[in-house]
Amino acid sequence: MMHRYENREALAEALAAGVAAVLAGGIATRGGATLAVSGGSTPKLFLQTLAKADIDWASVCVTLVDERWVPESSDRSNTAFLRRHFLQGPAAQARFEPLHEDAEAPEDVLDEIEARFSRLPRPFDAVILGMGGDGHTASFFPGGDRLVDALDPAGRLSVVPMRAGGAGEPRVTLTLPRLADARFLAIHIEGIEKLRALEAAEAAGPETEYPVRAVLRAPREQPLQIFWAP
Ligand SMILES: O=C1O[C@H](COP(=O)(O)O)[C@@H](O)[C@H](O)[C@H]1O
Repeated sequence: MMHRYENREALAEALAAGVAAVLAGGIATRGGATLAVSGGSTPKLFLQTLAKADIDWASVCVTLVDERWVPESSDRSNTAFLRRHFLQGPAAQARFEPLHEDAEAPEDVLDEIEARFSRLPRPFDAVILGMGGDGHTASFFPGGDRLVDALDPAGRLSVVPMRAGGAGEPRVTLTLPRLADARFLAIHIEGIEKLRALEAAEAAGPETEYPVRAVLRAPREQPLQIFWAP
């Protein structure tokens, strides 16, 4: 289902209200809620708005859908982005489950990360994905060295490392099965370029060309929600 907004402020308010309601519902029915969000730059206003929601943040576990394999001191760190724009104010009480650990390469600590994420409640209550103009989402990049494993709908892993020409540094990403069964699953994009890229991804073609296709095509009980503003 496509939601179009006149501007980014209206989108941020609507998406934050929707996610806050989903989290509050999870807390009310299961005593807690889990949220996986994206990094990059698009989600900044949405996350700043959500962080102010009046919910029991101490009962919420927050994580990332993917991470660049850089220290938190790097301006490329999605963790640093989240701490700066989301884990502030009321949302600072949330438990944060990081994808990055202090190691040279993700493979050096992958077993530990996988063990931590396999212990998180499943499915996530809410997953908010971004998308690059190349059709990547999370760190499912075209040409990614572990893209097949990441997109395997029957895959049992929660997390895989990823290297790709368009990714910059090595990445770690949650896998498609771990993301696509979320109770509330949304893609949040902004700008006309990304709308055109989404339209291209909605056409027939291989998932390797536009990996976001794997999300668009994943079978779900609740429809995938797409949030767009110019
Ligand atoms: O590298 C990444 O890019 C995507 C898209 O970022 P955006 O700022 O263009 O929306 C992001 O969703 C992902 O988390 C990030 O690691």
